[in-house]
Amino acid sequence: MTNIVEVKGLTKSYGQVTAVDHVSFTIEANKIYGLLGRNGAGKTTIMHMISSQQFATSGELKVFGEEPYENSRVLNQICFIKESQKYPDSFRVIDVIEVARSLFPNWDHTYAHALIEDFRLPLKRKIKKLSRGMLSSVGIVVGLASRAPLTIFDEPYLGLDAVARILFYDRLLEDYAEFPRTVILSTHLIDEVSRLLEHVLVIDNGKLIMNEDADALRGRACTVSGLATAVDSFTRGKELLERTAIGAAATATLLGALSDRDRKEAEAMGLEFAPVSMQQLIVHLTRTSIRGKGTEE
Ligand SMILES: Nc1ncnc2c1ncn2[C@@H]1O[C@H](COP(=O)(O)OP(=O)(O)OP(=O)(O)O)[C@@H](O)[C@H]1O
Repeated sequence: MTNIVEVKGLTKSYGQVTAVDHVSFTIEANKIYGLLGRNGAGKTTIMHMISSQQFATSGELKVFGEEPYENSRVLNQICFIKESQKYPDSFRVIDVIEVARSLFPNWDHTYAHALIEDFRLPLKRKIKKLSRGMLSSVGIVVGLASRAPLTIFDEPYLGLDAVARILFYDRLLEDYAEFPRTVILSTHLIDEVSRLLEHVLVIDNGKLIMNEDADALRGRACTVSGLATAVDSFTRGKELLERTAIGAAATATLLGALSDRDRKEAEAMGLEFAPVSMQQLIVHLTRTSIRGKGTEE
């Protein structure tokens, strides 16, 4: 197994603000990672350090086994797509595509043109005249057609409608199956992308609070609902993320896998289970960690 990115104790401070706080993780080759977290959590700062657009304050960072800063061997292998990408005023869609073609060694020009048709992009139109969603589509076309060994999408779809977003997910999955590479996807639309993700990193207040295989994460929590007395009796001694009650009924969100015995016991008590979506789980966990901090301070 090859590590594409190795981060140890990575920290970035802006004066008094510690945007990234002693974060350590590895990114393996040929996997799709979700880098998730609330606004201001530190995701973009981490991606900027990996792609050498910002210096770390301290800590170790290796990308493709080397220091990334001003290292063309590393940077040639990275494509970074962000929502707020700026282009020269005179650029048309076709100019962006031609520049990208010259930048990325694995660029597939035929595929790029197929994607331009899929996303209905007008090749000759100036970038500054594109709609918000069309501008996002340009980034997505470049990100996919670059076939860069490390492709980073930082909230790539501002303004993209649901049809175009699904097109992006489908094309990414299809192309990744044929040309495996490492993808880091940062987004707030967690449930939409959860089927794509193989591994999840969650950042909260600059700290890494989750580094987990997506399948393991999917089985990590469930909700149990029924009569409040039965719910309370069943959840006693278990790790409870949340409990809500309406009248005599209650729903509890439980962390941790349940055994067959637990399930049988719950069914005998008339309780019902439902899965917790990745988004719900992450919302619960980041809320809990913020509550935790609040009580410490
Ligand atoms: N140039 C800067 N100067 C000062 N503080 C900064 C700077 N860039 C980022 N920050 C701060 O660092 C923290 C992390 O920001 P970052 O952009 O990495 O968050 P994010 O997780 O990408 O957020 P979002 O999901 O909203 O894009 C925030 O508190 C932000 O205000």
